[in-house]
Amino acid sequence: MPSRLSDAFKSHPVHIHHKHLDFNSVQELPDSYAWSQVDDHYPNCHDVDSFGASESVPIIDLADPNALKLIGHACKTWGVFQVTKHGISKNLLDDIESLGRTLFSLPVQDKLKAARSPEGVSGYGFARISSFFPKLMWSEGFTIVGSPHDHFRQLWPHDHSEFWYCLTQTMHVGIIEEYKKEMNRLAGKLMWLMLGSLGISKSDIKWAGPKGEFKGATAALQLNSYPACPDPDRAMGLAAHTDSTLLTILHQNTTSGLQVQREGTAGWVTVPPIHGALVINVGDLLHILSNGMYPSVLHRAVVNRSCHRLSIAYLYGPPESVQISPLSRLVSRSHPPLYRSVTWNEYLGTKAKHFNKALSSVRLFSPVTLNGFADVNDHHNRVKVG
Ligand SMILES: C=C1C[C@]23C[C@H]1CC[C@H]2[C@@]12CCC[C@@](C)(C(=O)O1)[C@H]2[C@@H]3C(=O)O
Ligand SMILES: O=C(O)CCC(=O)C(=O)O
Ligand SMILES: [Fe+2]
Repeated sequence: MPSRLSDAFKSHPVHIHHKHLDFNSVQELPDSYAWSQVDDHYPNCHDVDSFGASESVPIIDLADPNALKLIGHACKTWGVFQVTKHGISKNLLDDIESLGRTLFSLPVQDKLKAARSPEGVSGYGFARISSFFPKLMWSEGFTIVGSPHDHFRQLWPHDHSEFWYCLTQTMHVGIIEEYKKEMNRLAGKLMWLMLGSLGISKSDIKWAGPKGEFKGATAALQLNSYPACPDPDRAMGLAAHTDSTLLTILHQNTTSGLQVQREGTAGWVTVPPIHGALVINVGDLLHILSNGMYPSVLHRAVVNRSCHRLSIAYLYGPPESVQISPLSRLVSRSHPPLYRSVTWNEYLGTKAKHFNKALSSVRLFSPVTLNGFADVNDHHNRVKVG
């Protein structure tokens, strides 16, 4: 088994044989980008928003004395929430957003110099999950694992004076490093709030370290760009998926597009951009750790006709060698462990092979054989009706 995140896909390379489009020069949606209902893995889902959603994704102030309880409830019922007062400075959020903007506005041929290789994790390209769909997504992404130095050297080669070259490189790398550092801190804090509301304390998770700082946690930074689209109703920004993470921290610009599905329902609910707020997703590994108590949220990104949308996802996972399995405190005779143990790398490999069946492929009991004990989410396998 590969042990480094950057090697996670070595055994499951993704070959996407499509030309990269210059989104800005297209007047009409090419057929290869036109989705019909059957191209989606969740074809029967309707748009709840258009029927007037009665409920929306919880917004939680981290400074609220009730934050722990509110987070627990949001994780159980939605698997997603927005946070405010999270301690990430407005400047840093602005900086990472404008870095993303600068990067995506480069000419396609330049961006392709930093193209992700079929077996690699880092670099520019289509979302990895593209290979599971017959149609292409109206988006481009840049994945950064480890230092962005080499990619940036490819993107911004020495064509200016040495001074400017060094200055911009250092600035970009500095912003990414700072963003990752701050996100790592916030992710650790959120882990304890999310797990704390299940009665889990620092002594329950050995790999969190003596101070519970989750030292050695690994993460990927994913910059997503969704250009304005000439035919948004037939296009798909990022197809429905769950993240293969413990948790994901998402910063979206002012253009909406993120939609989630609430546990046990079949409709899409828009997560409205709130200035300065961050979206927190429960990922598949936290679903496993919580022994099925927290659903990993099914989500997708849609596009629109007039606005360019940007999102920056911090995909947070455990240290590479750690085996993730249901926490023993959440396991009992009446609640047997629902999943076998997996490392993050192993799970990413499983996801690369099975996509939305990955979670059920590491499951020990099916909800049917486990009489009287229902798992909170099996949308990974569920056939939707209505
Ligand atoms: C650490 C991760 C998590 C990855 C793979 C790898 C790097 C990029 C992440 C994403 C980001 C975009 C959606 C997704 C579904 C995709 O295609 O690439 C994610 C995937 C996952 O959560 O499974
Ligand atoms: O752009 C978005 O809102 C969603 C991005 C996302 O789901 C991801 O990067 O995993
Ligand atoms: Fe995602």
